[in-house]
Amino acid sequence: MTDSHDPAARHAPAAVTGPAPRSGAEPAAPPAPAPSSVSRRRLLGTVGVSAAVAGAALGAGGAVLATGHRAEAAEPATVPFHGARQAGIATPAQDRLCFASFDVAATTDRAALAALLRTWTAAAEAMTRGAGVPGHPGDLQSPPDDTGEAAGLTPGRLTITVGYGPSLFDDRFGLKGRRPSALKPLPYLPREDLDATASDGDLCVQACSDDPQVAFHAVRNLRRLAFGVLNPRWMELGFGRTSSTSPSQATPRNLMGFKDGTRNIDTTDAALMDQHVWIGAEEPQRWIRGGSYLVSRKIRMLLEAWDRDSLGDQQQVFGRDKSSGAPLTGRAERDTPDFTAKADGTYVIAADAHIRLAAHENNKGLRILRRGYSYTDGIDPVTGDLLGGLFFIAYMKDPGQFVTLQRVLGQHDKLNEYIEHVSGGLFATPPGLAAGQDWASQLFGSRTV
Ligand SMILES: C=CC1=C(C)c2cc3[nH]c(cc4nc(cc5[nH]c(cc1n2)c(C)c5CCC(=O)O)C(CCC(=O)O)=C4C)c(C)c3C=C
Ligand SMILES: [Fe+2]
Repeated sequence: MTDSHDPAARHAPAAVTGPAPRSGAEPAAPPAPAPSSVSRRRLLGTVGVSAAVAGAALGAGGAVLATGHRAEAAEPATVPFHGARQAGIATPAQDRLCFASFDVAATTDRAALAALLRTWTAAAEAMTRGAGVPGHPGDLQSPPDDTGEAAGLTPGRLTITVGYGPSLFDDRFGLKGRRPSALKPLPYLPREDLDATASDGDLCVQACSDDPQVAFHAVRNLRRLAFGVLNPRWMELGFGRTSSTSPSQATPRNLMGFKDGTRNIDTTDAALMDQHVWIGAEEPQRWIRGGSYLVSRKIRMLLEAWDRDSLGDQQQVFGRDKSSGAPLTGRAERDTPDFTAKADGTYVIAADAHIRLAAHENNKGLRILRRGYSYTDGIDPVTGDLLGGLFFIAYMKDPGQFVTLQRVLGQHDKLNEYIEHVSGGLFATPPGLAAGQDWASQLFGSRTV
């Protein structure tokens, strides 16, 4: 498994061909840092020392990396947790998402938050390599260290990415002086009426995996470790990644049936990533350099209206051919759109087409890395309409990039007739951790308690 601080190394073909499924009966895991006694006590104190559950101790059951068998042809089944960048940003997008936002509980102090972040680091590291949450295996007087539903499953390239919201840097935890300079609540943007209860949060966790159960398991276990320390604020499940983030991936389709991600940033292009995605030396807060900003938007698609629209109009909305994904001025998906082309005196790619308004050529070179997923909330119990759309996630070196784009899209996009922004979030995602480092010392710096 690659454990390099060179971001490029994570894209190199890994020697790992795929881990064996998790098993409670497997030999001991490679050593993972145990939760601190403080956090462990807190965990036991808040969960309760009640459930004497018989059976194997999943917490110690580290997956043993198998050789000679390939879980997936194209991608290794594990993504290294450690490295210069947090995994889950430049990582080729997995098929499934579980995203959760949390607020720090009123009774939590700086020490307790730091202890939890140390515990989370150990748990996230273990889960991404296919092991269970570390703890005290075999302790029949305590709840199991791991909830168990991922036992027997391969990690499916699980990545766990953490982010911090603007509110975390208020006066509660002594973090005011460490706030990343661009981490401020986003301004009101055109046409939006966001649900505050399903927006924002002090911390977020983005878990992505090719297996939905593995992604859910990761968030569930982090949430469980946070009992009494953090309160869940909102959660979103995603399927059918709606952006390709690597040329090795076929472009997926969104719920409107269009290929989505064709002109996304190629995450293997280091120069583009430095220019548009990674926070660089311009940021005074050194600890966040090498990280990124995550903007999320739950965007409902008005699918009943969309499904009644003509094919020609649907294609005008995006400026692309629905079948091939080609721009209306081209023949193949990856042809460069010609925004000057006219037919009968009008633009072939309409003046209000989504790709015209969003294109970097028309926004002073501005680009973002999209990493969204489709979502569904079932049906509206009153109207019977389908509830679903795009859980938009984008990474960028400055949230102003999103604001600039959304100001234009919110006012002029032909797509607006068929969508509504439901909720959103902004989080600073720190750089990756070196082996032995943890999220607490990274966030709090040398003053960690
Ligand atoms: C503020 C940023 C963006 C929001 C919000 C957004 C919503 C949104 N997009 C689609 C579907 C497509 N988007 C496409 C391209 C595209 N979209 C954005 C930005 C936002 N989209 C950008 C920067 C681009 C690239 C533009 C370019 O350079 O050409 C496409 C075309 C294919 C592609 O290149 O990915 C589709 C399709 C939906 C459905 C949606 C909200 C529900
Ligand atoms: Fe878009």
